[in-house]
Amino acid sequence: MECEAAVSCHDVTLAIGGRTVLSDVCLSVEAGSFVGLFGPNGAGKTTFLRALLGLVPVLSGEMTLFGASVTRGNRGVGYMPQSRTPNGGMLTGRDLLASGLSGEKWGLPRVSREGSAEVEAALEAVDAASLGGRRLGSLSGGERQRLLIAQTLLGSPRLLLLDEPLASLDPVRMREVALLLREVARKRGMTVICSAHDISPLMGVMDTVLCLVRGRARIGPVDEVVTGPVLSELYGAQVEVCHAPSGRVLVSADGL
Ligand SMILES: Nc1ncnc2c1ncn2[C@@H]1O[C@H](COP(=O)(O)OP(=O)(O)OP(=O)(O)O)[C@@H](O)[C@H]1O
Repeated sequence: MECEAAVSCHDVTLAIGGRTVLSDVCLSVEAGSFVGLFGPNGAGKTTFLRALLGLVPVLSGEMTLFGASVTRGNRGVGYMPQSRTPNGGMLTGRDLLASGLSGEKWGLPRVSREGSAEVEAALEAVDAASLGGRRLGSLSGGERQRLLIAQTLLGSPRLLLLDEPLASLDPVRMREVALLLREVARKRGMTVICSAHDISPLMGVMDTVLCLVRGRARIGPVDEVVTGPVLSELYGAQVEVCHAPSGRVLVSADGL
């Protein structure tokens, strides 16, 4: 792992619509780590990710990525927004990725030879070469999710920000996509921050947990944060962490 912090926040306060969402957050994300980002609805997970993209201003404090100030349009950062359902029409998976390269929104994108090679490499990275020629409308939710992940890999980012990439997937696909993300991140040496509501599919995938609750942040290794007492305190509700005989860890609570 690199020594430099991928993300560093010193006393960061974020506000949106005139309302403070996060206050005086101090945290450091080690480069090369896989961070699971959790918190109740409205806790500020999307706001935090968008601040890392430079889309939400930092009200006070300092936020840096790999030691540099946050800037908009940073090619070193890949982003998959929440609930992004590609409206495919006649477009194929390959067209979807190509549009990410060229920034085109309508029509068939024109891509250079280098761009095509990058698209193929991204498709192969998520084992989706066979999906590239299929129309988006004919793909399952899990297959589309794979293509969206491939799209975030364009430009070979060092940091991947994924906003609920497992949402709307069945439990088997959730796990499959989570394991795929870990594999791709390891192979490419990327730092990943992945928000989710369900902790269980990310067990064994993430090495760090970042919880945002009531305007505050708590970050730590999985075995320190994913415990019944710590999660119960964070969520203000009874949370159980069960260790199955298979070694799997299941987290359950009302509303979690
Ligand atoms: N554009 C906006 N204008 C005003 N308030 C906003 C705006 N966007 C978000 N908020 C508010 O900021 C708070 C944090 O929202 P955010 O979307 O970051 O939460 P979240 O943790 O991602 O939630 P969820 O788990 O429901 O997706 C919420 O109270 C939300 O209503």
